[in-house]
Amino acid sequence: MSSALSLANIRSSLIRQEDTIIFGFIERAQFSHNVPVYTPDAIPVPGYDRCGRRYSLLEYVLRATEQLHGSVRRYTSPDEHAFFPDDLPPMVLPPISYAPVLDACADDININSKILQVYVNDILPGLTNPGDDGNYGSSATLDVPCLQALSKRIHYGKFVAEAKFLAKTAEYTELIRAGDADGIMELLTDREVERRVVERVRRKAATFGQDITENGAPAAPQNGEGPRLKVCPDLVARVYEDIVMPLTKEVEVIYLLRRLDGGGKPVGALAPEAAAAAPAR
Ligand SMILES: O=C(O)C(=O)C[C@]1(C(=O)O)C=C[C@@H](O)C=C1
Repeated sequence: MSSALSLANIRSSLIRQEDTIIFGFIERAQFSHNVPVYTPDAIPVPGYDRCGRRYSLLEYVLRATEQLHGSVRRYTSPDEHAFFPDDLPPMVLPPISYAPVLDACADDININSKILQVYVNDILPGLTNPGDDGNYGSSATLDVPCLQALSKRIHYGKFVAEAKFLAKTAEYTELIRAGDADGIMELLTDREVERRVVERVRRKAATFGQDITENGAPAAPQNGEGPRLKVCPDLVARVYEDIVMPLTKEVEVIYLLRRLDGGGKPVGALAPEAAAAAPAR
């Protein structure tokens, strides 16, 4: 339990999750924006009219994916959050009981509707080439891993927040009791770490996005320009700076504001990856 809540171990998991997010972006960027995928009713799915609400093809694919993953208990894990949490299927595997780590308030925190909206409106238009190449199914199925990786990373804020609370319990308790969200935000913010995150993801995107020749060298630049990259490093840096870290901090603040509601007794569960050994960053 103590290693699960070591800030170094949690940060190490966040670093590894960067790779998942960047590779997800690289995969999705192969296809055009394909706006109809995100427009409710633009691509009708027979039999998919749920409670009179209009759904996009992406929502259909996302919900169907969660039906399968939920059946093998993906969403019983404390570091996984469904986009359709009210629609989860019966499980075919028995539930796992996780060691308690988070406060019980964690169970009710899920900002996936906001993550979905931001992904569709603010990330996809910069990530993809404009236009329509007709690859609707491929686009939607590649959006799903991007959304799942972003959701996991952002909700990891719960573990970061618990670690920070345990390290500075008196300071956080005073701010929580005063309902001082701005004060909590200031106390949990580490600007130097944020600067390093942004620079690292920019470099990772520039490295992972290159074509490598059989000699191991990056493919020659075309027309005297720099190497053609599969995803724009500045875009990835901006997504982290303007979206991923602010939303992670939002989760941290929500969690901390509720942290004392149940008397502070930890009854949540363990983030499996956070228990791994971690280099400092
Ligand atoms: O590493 C931390 O201390 C975190 O709280 C995580 C994180 C991030 O999202 O990467 C968020 C807030 C901090 O200012 C720095 C980094």
